[in-house]
Amino acid sequence: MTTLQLPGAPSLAYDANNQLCVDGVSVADLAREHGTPLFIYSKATMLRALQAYQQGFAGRNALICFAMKANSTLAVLQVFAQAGCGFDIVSGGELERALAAGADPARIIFSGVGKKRSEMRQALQAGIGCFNVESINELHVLNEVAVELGCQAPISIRVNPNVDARTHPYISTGLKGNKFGVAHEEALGAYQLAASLPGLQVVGIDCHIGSQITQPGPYLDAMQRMLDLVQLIESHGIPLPHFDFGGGLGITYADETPPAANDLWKELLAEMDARGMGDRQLLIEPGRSLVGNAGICVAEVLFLKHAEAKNFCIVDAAMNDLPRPAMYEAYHQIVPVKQAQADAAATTYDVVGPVCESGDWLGRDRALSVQQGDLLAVLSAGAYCMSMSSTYNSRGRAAEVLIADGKAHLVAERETVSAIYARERLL
Ligand SMILES: Cc1ncc(COP(=O)(O)O)c(C=O)c1O
Ligand SMILES: N[C@@H](CCCC[NH3+])C(=O)O
Repeated sequence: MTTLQLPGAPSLAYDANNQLCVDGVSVADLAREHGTPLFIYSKATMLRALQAYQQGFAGRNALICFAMKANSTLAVLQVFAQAGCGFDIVSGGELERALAAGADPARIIFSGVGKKRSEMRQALQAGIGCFNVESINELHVLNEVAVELGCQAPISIRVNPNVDARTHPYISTGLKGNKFGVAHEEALGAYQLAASLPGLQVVGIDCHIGSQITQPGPYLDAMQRMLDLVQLIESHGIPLPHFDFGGGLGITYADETPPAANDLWKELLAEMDARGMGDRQLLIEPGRSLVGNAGICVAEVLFLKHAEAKNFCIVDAAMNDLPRPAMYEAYHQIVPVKQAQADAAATTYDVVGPVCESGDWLGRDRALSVQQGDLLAVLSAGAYCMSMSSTYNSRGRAAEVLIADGKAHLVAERETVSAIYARERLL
């Protein structure tokens, strides 16, 4: 086996026959058995990513709530539930999914700027651990819903610390212009209101500044601003038992070098300790960093097309399966499932899907030595790929396989076209 110097290693490796394997299972064999496009996830890689956080929190009172929007496939949720994680949810649908996967409701936190009354009711009845409230008006509505149900809603307020996460503008959430959270300057007033409402019980404070953050700096800035606020709010007689510091840690797609979770938290916890707040209960909401490098998407090369201005490698996965390049011009490495000979001639291709959009591309200007019928693997496809997939062009969603302890499990069947239109009615 040759371990790749690629995201997803050491689970991803080429065997003696130059065939790509995930935790020792041949990708080509899985593609033959289940067809393409096919997502393949490694449980070992997920647990390794989780362990980095667990090491960082050794001896601390901390709860890791997987931000399930990153990957909400039931079996993936089950892996994290069985490992003791809680979940960060953003809808009633995610709540249902988390519970179906075996989540402990007391370890569920509910974020999001637009919770409906029905979703608040559903979450209160399920007994979730905390609502991360994102506006003053949401405080009032949640209070009403809880009073109607004769209970108190455990809440923390998501504060927008106005810190630049230095990431893609579409996935930055902690700046003044973003729709998320309550402004730092309004936080004290919001907490005073919350503490006065009979249907609410203040249990903590929350912030989340963005996603795919690759440097510690923005986290340290946010931490300092948030700890100042904790002191201010508590000095007004409102205790904040837990401190939820969001998610957002980035992964390697190309050459990014984000800090390891344990290294990052060493710095952040040192800051908390220095301020005398190191023993407060900590919650975090990581998504991408737990699953991003644990998944690949396998596609078959349908056609090679040599046009005047560009060469196109047309594959059977598309923007509906893996929307990140179309949405954010995101980069994902693309490698052949059968490794080419070192001296094989390569051609530069745009790797594109069959969807009728010019934005339907998975990779641009990639040097590949491929033929029609070959398989390619799109790497770092464990986060925000399947969970953001759609059925555009009436393309059924891809099948998903999870490798656990060297064995492949089909954890989601390929979606049939009849299932796509099953909820529709003719006139
Ligand atoms: C409130 C909240 N928590 C957690 C996350 C997870 O972020 P990431 O996947 O970058 O760790 C997000 C997404 O940005 C979010 O909006
Ligand atoms: N969907 C984004 C991340 C969004 C984070 C959620 N607030 C991505 O693929 O990078």
